[in-house]
Amino acid sequence: MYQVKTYNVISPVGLAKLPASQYAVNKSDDPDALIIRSQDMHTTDFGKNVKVIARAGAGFNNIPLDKANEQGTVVFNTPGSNANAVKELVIGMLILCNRHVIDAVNWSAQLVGADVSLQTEKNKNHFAGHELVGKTIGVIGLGNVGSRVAGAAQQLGMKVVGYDPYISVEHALQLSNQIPRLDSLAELLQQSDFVTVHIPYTEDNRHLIGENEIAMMPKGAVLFNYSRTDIVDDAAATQVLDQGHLQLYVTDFSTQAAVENPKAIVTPHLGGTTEEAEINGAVMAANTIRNFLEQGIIHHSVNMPEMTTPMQYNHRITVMHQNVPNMLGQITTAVANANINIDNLSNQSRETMAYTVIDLNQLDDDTEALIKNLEAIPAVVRVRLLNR
Ligand SMILES: NC(=O)C1=CN([C@@H]2O[C@H](COP(=O)(O)OP(=O)(O)OC[C@H]3O[C@@H](n4cnc5c(N)ncnc54)[C@H](O)[C@@H]3O)[C@@H](O)[C@H]2O)C=CC1
Ligand SMILES: O=C(O)CCC(=O)C(=O)O
Repeated sequence: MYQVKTYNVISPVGLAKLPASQYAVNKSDDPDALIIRSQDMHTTDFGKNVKVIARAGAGFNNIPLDKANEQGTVVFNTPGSNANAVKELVIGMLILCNRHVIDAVNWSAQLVGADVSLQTEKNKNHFAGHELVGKTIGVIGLGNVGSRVAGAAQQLGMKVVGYDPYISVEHALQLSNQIPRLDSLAELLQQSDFVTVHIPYTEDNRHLIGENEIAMMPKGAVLFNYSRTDIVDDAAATQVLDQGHLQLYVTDFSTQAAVENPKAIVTPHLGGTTEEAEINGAVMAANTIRNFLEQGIIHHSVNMPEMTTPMQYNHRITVMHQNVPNMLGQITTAVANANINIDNLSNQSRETMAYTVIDLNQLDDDTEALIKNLEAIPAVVRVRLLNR
């Protein structure tokens, strides 16, 4: 029986994908697998028995990959599962903000008396807005979310420009050829009435949009951050709001600087919070965990190499190890010393880590000794034996 522990709200539709005959959910404090969303795993203890962490969602900066690599824990995310949800909220906020709808609704809500209709007609022009058609939006990051936002903005009649020096082939092919990909961030910032950021948080992307970058945007521009705290420097963004250089700063992240500034519009990390996205993420996470725990398959990992060959033999030994010389030689020697024939072997690497999978039709009686010998090889971090 595999033990699974969940953090945050994980859709029951996804958890139902884990058969009760093989999986117990939230019944043990020493789980094999975790399903999480925004839980901060840098400050949450997870033991060596945790073989897999599935992040139902896109961003994985809440998970310490160094620790996961050290103890042989594979980390997955669920790319694209909530991208449509974020796109819809960003487009919704774009329209709401450009028409001053939030202020207007709040104003209407405090009206009293028999003449509310008269008061409305007299004052509604305080909330006169603008249309999006013909305005320029710059989309930073053209992955699952950014490419959808770019496409939807284009359909609204906006002029769209993009910036993503690391765009995947898949997303580059999907992007309309009427959306130019600019060579520099500065070019995008200088020509955009609206800028929206859709990139992961990494050390390199910390404060990608800071004081200097905001100064490059035209006066009266609007900045959206539906990516992560600290990709935009909130202190800089809220300061220029006060000075009037930015018209609006719209963010999904409740930093002190943002919530305390009445001109900032803060949604409470709602981008991926729809029933549909929660189901998509939880289903993908559960299927990923099953494929890994039952067959050793690795697909959509953020720290380990891909290995998608299904289990076709009776037994599979999976060895997670550091990506250093002579590992295959040592691993196959240990199997040969046990007098076992290897039917299929695969070895994949990714940065500092590697994954060797050995498929066998027959094992000898002393399998335990073989597993111990493999575990004893320096640079091996985890060995598992899977049976069909
Ligand atoms: N507010 C929310 O609830 C949600 C927030 N997110 C955030 O949005 C981020 C993006 O999500 P996805 O589009 O699904 O990820 P993705 O991995 O599909 O796309 C990210 C894109 O950013 C690009 N990129 C990375 N660094 C860049 C840089 N310095 N300049 C320009 N482009 C850069 C990459 O090449 C990639 O194409 C996530 O990492 C997460 O932090 C994602 C989903 C929900
Ligand atoms: O799980 C959530 O609601 C957060 C979504 C998110 O930020 C992400 O997928 O990166």
